[in-house]
Amino acid sequence: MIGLHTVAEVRAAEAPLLAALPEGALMQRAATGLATVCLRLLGQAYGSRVVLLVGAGGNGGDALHAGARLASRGARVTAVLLDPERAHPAGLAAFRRAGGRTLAPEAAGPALDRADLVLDGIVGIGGSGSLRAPAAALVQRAAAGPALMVAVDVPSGVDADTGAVEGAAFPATQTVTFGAVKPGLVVGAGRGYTGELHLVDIGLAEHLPAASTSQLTDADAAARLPLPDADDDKYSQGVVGVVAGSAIYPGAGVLCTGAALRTRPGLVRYAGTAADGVRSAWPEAIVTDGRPGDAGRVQAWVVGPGMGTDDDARSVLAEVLATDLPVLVDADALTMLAREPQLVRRRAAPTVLTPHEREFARFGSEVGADRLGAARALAADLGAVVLLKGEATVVADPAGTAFVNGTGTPWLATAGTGDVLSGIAGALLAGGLPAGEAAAVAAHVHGRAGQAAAAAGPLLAGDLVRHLPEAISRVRGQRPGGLPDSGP
Ligand SMILES: NC(=O)C1=CN([C@@H]2O[C@H](COP(=O)(O)OP(=O)(O)OC[C@H]3O[C@@H](n4cnc5c(N)ncnc54)[C@H](O)[C@@H]3O)[C@@H](O)[C@H]2O)[C@@H](O)CC1
Ligand SMILES: [K+]
Repeated sequence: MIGLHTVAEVRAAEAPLLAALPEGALMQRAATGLATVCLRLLGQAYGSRVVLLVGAGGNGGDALHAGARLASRGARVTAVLLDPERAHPAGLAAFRRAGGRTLAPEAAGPALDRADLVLDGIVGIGGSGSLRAPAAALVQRAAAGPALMVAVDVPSGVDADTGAVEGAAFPATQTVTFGAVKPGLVVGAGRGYTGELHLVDIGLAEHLPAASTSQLTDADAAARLPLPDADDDKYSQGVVGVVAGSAIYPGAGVLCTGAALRTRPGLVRYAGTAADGVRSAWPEAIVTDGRPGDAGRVQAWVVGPGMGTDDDARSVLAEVLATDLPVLVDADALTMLAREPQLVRRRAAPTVLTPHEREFARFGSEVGADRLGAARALAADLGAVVLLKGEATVVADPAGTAFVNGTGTPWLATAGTGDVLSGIAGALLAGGLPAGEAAAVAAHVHGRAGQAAAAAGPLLAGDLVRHLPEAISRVRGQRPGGLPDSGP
């Protein structure tokens, strides 16, 4: 698991190291890692043109020390000092000793226009608010040029904790971050400014607390996707019940049931008015056109996609939520639930809600720029797991544990993909995964299926269902069609 650490956690972890190490040692570690990444990107330092954008704090110090290293390797390095009186003294001295030259912001345009690499040391974890005027103009000029755009620690203008971007921010092709990945690099608007992420170890790990926010890797997801063993039968893998779609619009029922089948083909039961459509699409499912209570025993329910919001739908939702089973609530069922949130508040069994931004807002507050904070707040308020879809899907549980999803493709923003996500998550809930993990693993696998489907061009939601077995194999580290290593 990749732990995501807040600015406060990073600062607290730095404190004992700063006290124990000689002055400047931590910054030297950061600058060495930063220069190493820059050298690799440049291919050849000698003769290359590098421009540093240098703010008044430690972030500028990192850029100056790294710039000194590049200059000593033969690069032509220019530092644009945004606040010359306050530029990091030791960094500036090292930079000048190495032969670097400085420029005032007003004179920096031509150098930015022909730079090979621009290093953003304007502001790091000490930043607040949007970029100030001269910095914003320089960032804009650099972005219009041909240079590789490398952010130091955090792209300036991005809130390291939340990913919020209020105004201009540095659009990095690469971000070299120190000690720990900050949430703002992988969530919300910030994710779009980070580019490729490099983590430099400066020795913080043993001082960091256990992360309350994480990102799953393929290995983490695979560990939560158990393979059936010889003792399993169709019931022991978990039976999921699906209530989705309608007689006129059976599509949501077909997609949701298909995704559940393809995730854990133990047993999927369907109950609802799309019964005919589901039966003909998926003969493997056990289908009734009756109520959830007529479907037979299940270990978890998925309720909502395309089911409508009329009185019948409302009573079906209430019936499912009155069970003592895990329930995933999506789409139309979220709309109904937002009118009667007590239906979820009084549940003892786990509930997972999977809103997009508009559905989220129906529960009383907008998502806003802090997506993790918003998901955590709603999860705590309702006592349910909240999976908030969008710019990096986030999952939060009522106790405050959260996940930021790292997989996916913009092609997933198309009709029906949410129904597929619900089917995957429902199958994992029925298999017994804790609700927060089921939601996080589902988002991970869904994103991988999207990537696999998008490789063949624009994707439809049905393509996701077809690519699920391949995506799950890849998450497990197997080649498509390959068999797991059966051991000695
Ligand atoms: N403390 C240390 O020894 C270490 C610090 N490190 C670096 O130092 C950074 C933190 O340094 P600081 O605490 O000095 O803070 P920063 O350098 O991140 O930012 C503080 C400066 O930025 C200015 N600023 C704040 N918001 C701004 C905005 N919106 N627009 C323009 N300027 C703005 C402030 O006036 C202040 O001068 C880290 O991000 C990292 O890059 C690393 O070298 C690791 C070790
Ligand atoms: K920066």
